Formats: sequence, structure tokens, C-alpha cells
Amino acid sequence: MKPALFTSTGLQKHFGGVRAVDGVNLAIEHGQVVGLIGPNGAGKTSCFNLITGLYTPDAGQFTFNGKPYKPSSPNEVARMGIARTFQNIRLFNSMTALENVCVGMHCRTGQGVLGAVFRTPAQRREEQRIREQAMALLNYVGIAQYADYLATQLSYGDQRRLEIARALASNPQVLALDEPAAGMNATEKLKLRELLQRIREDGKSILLIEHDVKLVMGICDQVTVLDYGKVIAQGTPAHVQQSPAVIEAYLGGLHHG
Ligand SMILES: Nc1ncnc2c1ncn2[C@@H]1O[C@H](COP(=O)(O)OP(=O)(O)OP(=O)(O)O)[C@@H](O)[C@H]1O
Repeated sequence: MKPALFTSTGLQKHFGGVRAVDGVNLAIEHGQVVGLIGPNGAGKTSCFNLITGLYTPDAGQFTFNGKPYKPSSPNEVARMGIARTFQNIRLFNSMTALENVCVGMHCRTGQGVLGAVFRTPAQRREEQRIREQAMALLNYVGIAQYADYLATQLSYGDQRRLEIARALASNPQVLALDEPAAGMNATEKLKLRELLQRIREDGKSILLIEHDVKLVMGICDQVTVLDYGKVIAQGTPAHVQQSPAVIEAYLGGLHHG
């Protein structure tokens, strides 16, 4: 059997007396959308930060493509094949949408002004190729018409789509999205859901932190529910929705909605 694309086993991170992540086991299979949900402060973003090399675990192991995986820096993580977005959008505000995606492709040569003046024909062709690919990604997420707008001129929902395009620019196997629907209206959420489905159909796996339970339950193959850093339920959306621990900790409100 093909090994899981990604696993974490016994993952732990403490901050002082707070057990932010307390023995979390996760698995992402090829082409799956895996949801990570739980109340505020449950440890979701901390898990993401451990997986993507922003935090160092106190304990636990990862595998990626069946081999031990030690995320040492966000850049290395992207090279390995895991790209992420952030809960608080992190775009380059003084750059256009297109340039933001180019950065995701590491198109910046760091040659400065002289380098730009004395570019060789091969470098120019490479730049052109990168811009074309970046444009294709903007088209893929549905915001090609804003390619030349500054990132800050885009609506909130479109900025989140731009972040996804930038993350896709490194051609990851796993796309880790931290609350992609935050601040979106119902129409934008519907478009986001279609985009995530398309990304999955195109062969990528998605790890999704999201407060919109309807979106999570509608799109995820597997869901892990955290509370106080611990896994309180894990399985299909139908399974976790019936878990008494989940209903008590988190989903209870839904049944009154
Ligand atoms: N860098 C840090 N330093 C100290 N405490 C932290 C740090 N990061 C997270 N924590 C604490 O760890 C716990 C888990 O936080 P985390 O942000 O991972 O939860 P979350 O489930 O993502 O919450 P939310 O849904 O509100 O984003 C919280 O008690 C938080 O205060």
C-alpha cells in the first residue's frame, strides 16, 4: 500500500504551562482534503506552525512521502512540497498581484538594478516564462483581471485567493490553508469551495484550518477535531459530527443554529 503523503505522530508543543499541541497524530493521504478544526485556542495554528517549520516540536515525528521529515525552515518546507497561507493575510502590499505570485516562484534574482539592466537574453526569457506561469495561476484562482492591481487594492476574498495562487506557485503536494474563508461572504465562500475542489481534482492534498464548519464538513475527506491541544475526534465528517465530545466542545452551537 502506498504510504500516507504526510503523517505526524505524538506531536507536542508547550508554551510555558500551556499545552498548545498535546500528542497530535495526523495523516494526509494523496489527493485528500483534511480538516483541522476546534474552538479558539485549540492548537490548530500551532500544529500548522510545527508542520511548516515555524515552530520546533518538543516531541513527535513527521513523515512525508514515507520518509522522515524534519521541517527546519519555511523555505525548505516549501521546497519539500508543503506550501501554506496565513490566518492574517501576508502579501507584499506594495507589489502587484502578479508580482506576488512571481515571488512565490522565487523569480527574484536579487541582482538589483545593475542586474536588471545587464540581463542576458536567457534571463529575460526565464522572467517571461515565470510571468506567464504566474498569470496562469491568477487565472486558475479566478483573479487574472486584477494582475496589475496592488495586492491591497483587491477585496479581502480576492486577497485570500491571491495567497492561494502564491502558495501554488511552488507547485506543492500539500497546500496548507489557515482559515481561507475568514472574512468572505457567502458567494466568495462558494467560489472558494469550488477552487479547493479543483485543486484536489488536480492531484494536490489540502490541509485546512477553518472555522466555517459547513465548508469543512462539505469538502473534507477526513476531519481532526482538537480541543486544548488534544485530538478529541478524528474521521469522516459524518463520524466527527456525531461524536459527543465534539458536540460538547465545539459543534453544539450548530444544532441550535
Ligand atoms: N507563540 C506562542 N507563544 C505562547 N503561546 C502560544 C503561542 N502560539 C500559540 N500559543 C498558545 O497556544 C494555544 C493554542 O493556540 P493556537 O493559535 O494554536 O490555537 P488555534 O486553534 O489556532 O486558535 P484560533 O482558532 O483562535 O486561531 C493558545 O493557548 C495560545 O495562546
